[in-house]
This record gives sequence, C-alpha cells and structure tokens, in this order.
Amino acid sequence: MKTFEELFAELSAKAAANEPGSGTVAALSAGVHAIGKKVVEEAAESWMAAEYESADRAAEEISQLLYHAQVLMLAKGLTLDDVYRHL
Ligand SMILES: N=c1c2ncn([C@@H]3O[C@H](COP(=O)(O)OP(=O)(O)OP(=O)(O)O)[C@@H](O)[C@H]3O)c2ncn1[C@@H]1O[C@H](COP(=O)(O)O)[C@@H](O)[C@H]1O
Repeated sequence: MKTFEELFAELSAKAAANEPGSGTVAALSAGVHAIGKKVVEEAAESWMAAEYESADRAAEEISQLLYHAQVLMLAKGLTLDDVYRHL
C-alpha cells in the first residue's frame, strides 16, 4: 500500500532513471495522446465499477485512474504542487 505522494515519488524516480521494464517509462515513451486515452479508459471503468460492481472493485479502478493521472502529470512536467494549487 502507498499514498498518492509516495506513488508520485516512485514514478518520478523511475522516469528520471529511465528504468528498464517500467510500465511507466513505456507509457511516457508512448506520449500524452496514449496516456490520455488510458486516463479516459480508467475513468470509464471507475464509473462502471461504481455503478454496477462492489465498493472494492470501484476502489481498484479508481486507483488505476489515479496512477494514469500521475503518468499524465509526469508527461506534462507537472509536480504535485502544480496540481494541488488548483484544489
Ligand atoms: N499503480 C499502478 C498501476 N495502476 C494501473 N497500472 C497500469 O494500468 C493498467 C490497467 O490495468 P487494466 O487491466 O485496466 O488495463 P489493461 O487494458 O488490461 O492493461 P494494458 O494492456 O492497458 O496494460 C495495468 O495493466 C498497468 O499497466 C499501473 N501500473 C503501475 N502501478 C504502480 O506504479 C509503480 C511503477 O510501476 P512500473 O513503472 O510498471 O514499474 C508500481 O508501484 C506499480 O504498482
């Protein structure tokens, strides 16, 4: 288990190191368009899980949505503070 901040630190480090075998590094190489499609896909899956599945399944899909949102942030060079400023 990890927090939003811990995940972002982990993904940032993997991206900076261009870590071999990292799905995050592969996603970043694929670019904003591909990452954006994953964000939309996971948003839809979160919605469907919330409507038709258990609370735990919804939580799982939402965790994937948060992961892909963080990858999108990295692709745009955004920090957590850049986003938190708007909350
Ligand atoms: N939390 C996540 C995470 N959530 C979702 N995903 C990715 O998002 C996909 C979502 O799963 P789905 O089953 O919905 O998607 P899918 O269409 O079947 O899968 P794909 O064919 O699109 O890969 C997963 O297959 C992962 O590729 C994640 N990938 C990585 N992490 C964490 O990110 C960290 C870094 O991971 P790596 O960069 O891969 O080392 C690790 O701590 C991981 O636990």
